[in-house]
Amino acid sequence: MSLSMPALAVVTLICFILVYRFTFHPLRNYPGPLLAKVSDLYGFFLAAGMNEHLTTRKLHMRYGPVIRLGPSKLVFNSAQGFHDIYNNERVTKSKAYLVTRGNDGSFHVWNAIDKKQHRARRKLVGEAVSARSMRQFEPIMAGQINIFLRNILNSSHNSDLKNSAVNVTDRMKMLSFDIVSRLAFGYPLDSQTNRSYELVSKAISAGSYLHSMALHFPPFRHLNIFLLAAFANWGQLYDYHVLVTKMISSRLSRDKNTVHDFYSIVSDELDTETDEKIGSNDLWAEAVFFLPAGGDTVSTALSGLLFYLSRNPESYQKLATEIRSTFVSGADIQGGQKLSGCRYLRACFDEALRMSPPVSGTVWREFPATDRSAEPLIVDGHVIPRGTQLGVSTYTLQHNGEYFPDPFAFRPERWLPSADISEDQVRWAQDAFAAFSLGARGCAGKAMAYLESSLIVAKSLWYFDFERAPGKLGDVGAAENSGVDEFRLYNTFTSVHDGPNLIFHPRGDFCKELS
Ligand code: HEM
Repeated sequence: MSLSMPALAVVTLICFILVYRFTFHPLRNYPGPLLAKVSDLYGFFLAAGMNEHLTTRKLHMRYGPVIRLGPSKLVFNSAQGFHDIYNNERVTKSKAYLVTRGNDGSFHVWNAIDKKQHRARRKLVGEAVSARSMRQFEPIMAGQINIFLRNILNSSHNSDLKNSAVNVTDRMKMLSFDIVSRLAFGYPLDSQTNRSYELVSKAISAGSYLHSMALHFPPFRHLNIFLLAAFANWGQLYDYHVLVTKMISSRLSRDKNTVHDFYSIVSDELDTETDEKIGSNDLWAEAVFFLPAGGDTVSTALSGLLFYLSRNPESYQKLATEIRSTFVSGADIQGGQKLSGCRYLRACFDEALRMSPPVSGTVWREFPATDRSAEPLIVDGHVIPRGTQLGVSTYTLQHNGEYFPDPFAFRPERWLPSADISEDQVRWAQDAFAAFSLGARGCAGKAMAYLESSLIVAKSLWYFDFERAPGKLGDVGAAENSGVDEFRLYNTFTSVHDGPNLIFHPRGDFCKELS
């Protein structure tokens, strides 16, 4: 059978590209899997398998500190590489993020590539999650946390194991989406009381999974996302869009200042003196992004933390003692000096973020082909060709034994200088802490994440003691066959997970305050 001329031309072109990428490409000498050297399809399969973080770590162990994960992609496994890439004016967000924009070209702070556009969006978002805004928002947050605590109290009254065990992933997702929907839209999602969260959480996970594949293999974007969603039985994506429309119209029907939320904070900024014109549709695109950015991430961090605390009794005791000796009542637990002074609490949270980072894979940056500087770009001693996509795999760096001895051990003490751990050692670890990324494109909501998580954990330990559920129920969430007691994450850019199942016991009469 002979090939037609056009087919022959296509086959010749593909062969030419493959040979070029393998033999002549500027990154040809970097080690990595064969398929990754010639095609981004490698990354696509990696993302589709949801184990990007685990596989990237294995590849680093096999090939060394710098690996080629796509024809034009390099991943580094060092703190120096992390800082050289993410804290660098000449490095931009990867243009692969363009595939995550809406079909109408709409974008938000996370996928704004152009620096001017990004600055304007970041300013808006920054106001909503600033310390001042958080002070006003805290009572709303506290109200949702109280519902969470009351639900736990109800579960603790059940006598049968199945109903008394609390699946922390489920509860944290409901809570974090209820909080962030109030910040984004002033909208009472009330998942904790009517379980509508299942729609939000599943739709966001599905969307995030599709994005993670498209980020690795941009042509995937051309498969219509909704067709794909329908094919994969993710009709929730459609229902989710209906819900978002409802949240927006409900917000617009109320006076701007009735509630402290994103709209009340930034609507005065619309089309004003920012160097980029920002319209009301853009504002809603930002608000919608709050849901995955602030909901999915915090719930993963807290599920991980409670998983590790339930398996490390010494850390649990130390943390419980710190909380119970710092505050005088549940109501006393509020944002401020006392809470931020709970150093062991912060160390526990950072340690959970290290071991099970909510964004566990590589967040891609790019050394633009258009860079005109005469200076070479050096990353951890390597001269980087223009047009290269660069990154650090968060999970891999945070399990690098050079920075974190015994990396699979939950050890909050590694974040606190002491007789055993010097300030230099702590600084060394901090330099390799990548959970929030770094630089101009690092997490905008870090302060909110710390406040929200600190309140939830401190209040939970004030009112309750908790332990791992007995038997198989207590195993849910643990990595299987890995030889380590690790909270299992499935990477979908953010993370999918389950458990841990915990039994909560009310402490004395403290819970009376909750009713
Ligand atoms: C433990 C919780 C959190 C973690 C681990 C986390 C992590 C991250 C990471 C790694 C990025 C960079 C992503 C990339 O470059 O593609 C990011 C960006 C971002 N995060 Fe967070 N995040 C958390 C909580 C929050 C919260 C509560 C908010 C507030 C709503 C938030 C808002 C944002 C925004 C707006 C960006 C985009 C920043 C930009 O591109 O300028 N995050 N986050």
